[in-house]
Amino acid sequence: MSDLPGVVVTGVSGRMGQMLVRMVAESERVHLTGAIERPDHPWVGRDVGEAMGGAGLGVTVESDPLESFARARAVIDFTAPAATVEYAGYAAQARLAHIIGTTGLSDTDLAAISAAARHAAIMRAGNMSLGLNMLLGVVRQVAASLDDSYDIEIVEAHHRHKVDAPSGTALMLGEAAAEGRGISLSAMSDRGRDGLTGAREPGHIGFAAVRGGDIIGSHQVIFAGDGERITLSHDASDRSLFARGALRAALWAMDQKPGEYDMSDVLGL
Ligand SMILES: NC(=O)C1=CN([C@@H]2O[C@H](COP(=O)(O)OP(=O)(O)OC[C@H]3O[C@@H](n4cnc5c(N)ncnc54)[C@H](OP(=O)(O)O)[C@@H]3O)[C@@H](O)[C@H]2O)C=CC1
Ligand SMILES: O=C(O)C1=N[C@H](C(=O)O)C[C@H](O)C1
Repeated sequence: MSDLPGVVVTGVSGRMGQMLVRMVAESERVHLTGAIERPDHPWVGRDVGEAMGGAGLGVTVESDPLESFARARAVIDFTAPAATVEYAGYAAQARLAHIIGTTGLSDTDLAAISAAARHAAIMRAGNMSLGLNMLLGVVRQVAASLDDSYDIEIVEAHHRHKVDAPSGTALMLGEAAAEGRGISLSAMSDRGRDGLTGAREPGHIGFAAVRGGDIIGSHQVIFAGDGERITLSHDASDRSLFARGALRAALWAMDQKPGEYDMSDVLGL
């Protein structure tokens, strides 16, 4: 039995789930106490390390989140919107920190997460890398300095398996640009142009998504003016980047009061 704070990982068979299991299990600051998958998943009942094709980690994959959450201080969750909303409810019941990396959440999902945050510290970010979160400040500043004769376009590229668009990161970059400009992103965004679209709406923020191969995550914010173009970009070349950020967030959130937080709170930006 370890004295280190317990961390549960959800969606352990997923790309991020497996990365997180490895990182939490290897950490000298936390202890892997739970591994969650959906009830009908073939990994349930197996040792999570063995299910991942490696050595046993002494943690069995479970399907009952509440039982597992009750033994931990934080849950790290990179799954899908329906699962994340359910886990937020359980985190509120168990009063543990919930680190949400899941993207593609609807306004209804976000309202449910806000309700859960009355009882649990919930840290949510569409991108947990240090570099990207620092870039948000730069985007905000450039958008504030340029008038709307500079068109803002956000281009993101991800692997062929990604199911949501625009990416969570693209939306964070769009929010940062909109804040800088002093506009509402929801009222002023162009998402998905096709056909006879007409000329670009002045002042709008455009989004474009590329999907293919094994691209981990690439984002560009383009400020296109007359005679010049400024491009700010971020490229992820290893998923462990996101897992490291999530683990750092878990350690931070364990000691926070219930409420909603983002990576700028964790990183003190
Ligand atoms: N914030 C960040 O820094 C990052 C965020 N992400 C986001 O994390 C999420 C996961 O990405 P990734 O790991 O690539 O995706 P995967 O599809 O590889 O993994 C998703 C995992 O969630 C499980 N899951 C899906 N739906 C449910 C459900 N309803 N109930 C229980 N479990 C469920 C899946 O199980 P099953 O296989 O049985 O469906 C799987 O284990 C995405 O939203 C992605 O955008 C990714 C990287 C970085
Ligand atoms: O699905 C992914 O893979 C990623 N999702 C996040 C997003 O939607 O921005 C973060 C990262 O780009 C990888």
